[in-house]
Amino acid sequence: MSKTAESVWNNCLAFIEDNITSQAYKTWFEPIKAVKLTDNALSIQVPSKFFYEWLEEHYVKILKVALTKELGTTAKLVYIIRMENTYGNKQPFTEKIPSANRSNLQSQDVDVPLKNKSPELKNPFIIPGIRNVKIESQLNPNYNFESFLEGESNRLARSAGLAVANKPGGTSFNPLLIFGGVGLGKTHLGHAIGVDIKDKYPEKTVLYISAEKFTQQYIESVKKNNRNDFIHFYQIIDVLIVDDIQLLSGKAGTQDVFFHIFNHLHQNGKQVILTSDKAPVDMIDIEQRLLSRFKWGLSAELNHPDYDTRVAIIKNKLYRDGVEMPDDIVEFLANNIKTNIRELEGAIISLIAHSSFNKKEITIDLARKIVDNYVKHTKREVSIDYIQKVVSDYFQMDVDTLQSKTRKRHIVQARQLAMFFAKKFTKASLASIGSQIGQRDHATVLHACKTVDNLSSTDKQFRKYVEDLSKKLTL
Ligand SMILES: Nc1ncnc2c1ncn2[C@@H]1O[C@H](COP(=O)(O)OP(=O)(O)OP(=O)(O)O)[C@@H](O)[C@H]1O
Repeated sequence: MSKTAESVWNNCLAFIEDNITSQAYKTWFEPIKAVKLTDNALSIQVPSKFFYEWLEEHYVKILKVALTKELGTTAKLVYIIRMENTYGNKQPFTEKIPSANRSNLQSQDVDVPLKNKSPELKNPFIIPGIRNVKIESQLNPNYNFESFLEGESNRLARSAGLAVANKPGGTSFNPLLIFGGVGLGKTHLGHAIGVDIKDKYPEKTVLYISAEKFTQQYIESVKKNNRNDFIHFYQIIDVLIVDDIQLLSGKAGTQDVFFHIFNHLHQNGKQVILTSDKAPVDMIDIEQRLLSRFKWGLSAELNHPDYDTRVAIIKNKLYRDGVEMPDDIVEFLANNIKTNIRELEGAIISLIAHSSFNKKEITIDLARKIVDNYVKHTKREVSIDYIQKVVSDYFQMDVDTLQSKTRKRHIVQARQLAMFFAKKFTKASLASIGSQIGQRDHATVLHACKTVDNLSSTDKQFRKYVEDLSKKLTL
């Protein structure tokens, strides 16, 4: 049997599916179509330029292996990027730079079909007209992609959000469910998708609503006997963003009505974006038929941001607020508030407020107080990088010097102290500490810990170093 684009691609897919996670496969390979096979070149169609860039960045190796297996070493891969000539889609969005100074989003005019018997839709978002209703998107223009910093923790969700914004209703990410712990940016990302869609497709009707408000409106509509108007209102939306969908838990009536709205939107190629504080599997008291719909598209998790992302978020916030803060304080905050971006922002605001009300400089002591007073429950854990930084700063050297091979006494002592504190304050093994502090082995770390113990009981000056550093690292 001769090879066709489809047969070659199907074989490649089988190989790829075996070698990557099922979520990655579903996200990045299922939407691809094989288009043609000429000579040894397979052309595949991808939904967007972003998609192509992602594949090139993350999956080029596996694609190459799969294709070489099928077509030999001269195999070539050609991407065809589908661009539709509709408004906002003329430019690949990866090149689009959102304006920093957004004005508030405009109301959206929606023509309600004449068959609608009740033009006056009783919904708080609607100012009834004769045939035309205005729907406020309820989007916050400040929650946009530009202000939503990218990091390892949010890369998949952010990228999927961008893909959805580029082609609402036209990707396999429908619904797009963004889930994650408290204060990790679910609401921000939900808004950002909506804001970007309004930028690219101003004619689309976008609505952001919290599940709580949705429930209240539904209850109200039942009381006032206009449940159908309520349903009809939501069915004319092009992009529906429902925040905190887990709050529908245990509310059978609201779940039922949402189920009908969801089905209608989905069947009509409209985009649904949901956020939740848990993954679908962990949602309780949500009907099975609704849960299974949540799983139709893509569930993308927002994880705790890593250190670099936390620093970037703090710096970005300071920059936007026009405030300067010394780097060591930024690092201190990033090191001490790890699990909630809202708390991180709260601490920055408190710090700025304290310092300006009391006309005090922003100091590390003030930062410590704020962290203690405002984010008491934050678990403190110092990293080996942070320990090396604090020790190097204390001895006025840089981290490279601390890690160097030199035998100069004061540098050796600094290195030994860093190893000692890494052992004391982290859960890392001796071997891991050694490899992170200048590529030493575990025996060197053990020796360092013993030396620090001995010197602290015999040398007064050295004991002072240990006490000072201990204070700096634990406060
Ligand atoms: N990646 C990010 N870059 C910049 N700011 C972020 C990022 N993620 C979250 N934030 C900020 O953190 C704060 C909390 O985010 P948000 O309210 O979206 O969290 P959430 O996950 O919806 O929280 P909750 O679980 O309480 O509903 C917001 O001010 C948001 O702008």
